[in-house]
Amino acid sequence: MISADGLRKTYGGFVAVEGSTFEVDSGEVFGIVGPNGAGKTTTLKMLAGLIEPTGGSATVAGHDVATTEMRRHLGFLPEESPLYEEMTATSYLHFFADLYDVPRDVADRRIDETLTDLDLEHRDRRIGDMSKGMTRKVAIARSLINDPEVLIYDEPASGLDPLTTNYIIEFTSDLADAGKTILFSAHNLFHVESICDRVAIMNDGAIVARGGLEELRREHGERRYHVYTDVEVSGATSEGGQYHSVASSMDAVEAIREAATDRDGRVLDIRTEESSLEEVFLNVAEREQATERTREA
Ligand SMILES: Nc1ncnc2c1ncn2[C@@H]1O[C@H](COP(=O)(O)OP(=O)(O)OP(=O)(O)O)[C@@H](O)[C@H]1O
Repeated sequence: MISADGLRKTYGGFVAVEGSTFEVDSGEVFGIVGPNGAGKTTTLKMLAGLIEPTGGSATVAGHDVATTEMRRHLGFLPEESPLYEEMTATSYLHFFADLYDVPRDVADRRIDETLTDLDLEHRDRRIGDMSKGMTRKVAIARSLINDPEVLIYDEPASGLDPLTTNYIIEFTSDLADAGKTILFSAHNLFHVESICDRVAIMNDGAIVARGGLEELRREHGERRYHVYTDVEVSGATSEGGQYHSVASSMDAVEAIREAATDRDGRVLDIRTEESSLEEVFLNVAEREQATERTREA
């Protein structure tokens, strides 16, 4: 549904995005994460047809991103949403509905349903007098006005209070359940982890790791085993009448089991803990920095 093939953007001699290649399948939620300046916004804007790539190509819903036809299939939410401050939410959304030639009765229904789903109160308040969370909801409603199959959201919930943030993340997740294809960037890795099927990690303009969360964890993360025994073994801590050891491999778990048996004890429970996306991200970032240092040396 979204296809980027060697997308590249340079500003003078500076490479903002270096050969980004990835596909987002129909109905998938794909997250792009990376530190400030990694090239996330530039990538999303190229896909939304707002920045012309220096190289490579991309399609959205089968249409080249440079075409106006592509825009009929896309809802784009920019990182900052400059809205017309003098308009009310309803008049602003009607204005965009007209731009997309949405029939009046369809627009009325869609605006009402979307604002209800987004729990937006004070629809007839001037946008300029709305809170940040409310204007973000209006911007999200705008991205849905043409009922697009594909949504590209740049940091949909950044800078909002925790309650509004959760609301927007859940709303985005519901859009995915309703069959939309979603590509979004985020700083908060917990959000990415909670709703994405696949993730790309960007650093210095390049995608440095990508895949399903399980795949990324396997390749760049660690698995830890929490082993609980009824006798003390070396390195264990006492917890509520049991002894807790942490092992990083099944061999280490086996060694704990043997140590417990040697003391006439046994393993009571084993719990597996996977790396969070944050740990995966930090591992990849550290590896990248180490590679850069080697390159510079
Ligand atoms: N118009 C421009 N002219 C020159 N450099 C630019 C321009 N737009 C972006 N850049 C640079 O390109 C790099 C990538 O920027 P981009 O906004 O895509 O990063 P990002 O990953 O979205 O960062 P953030 O998380 O802070 O939003 C940055 O170094 C930025 O300064």
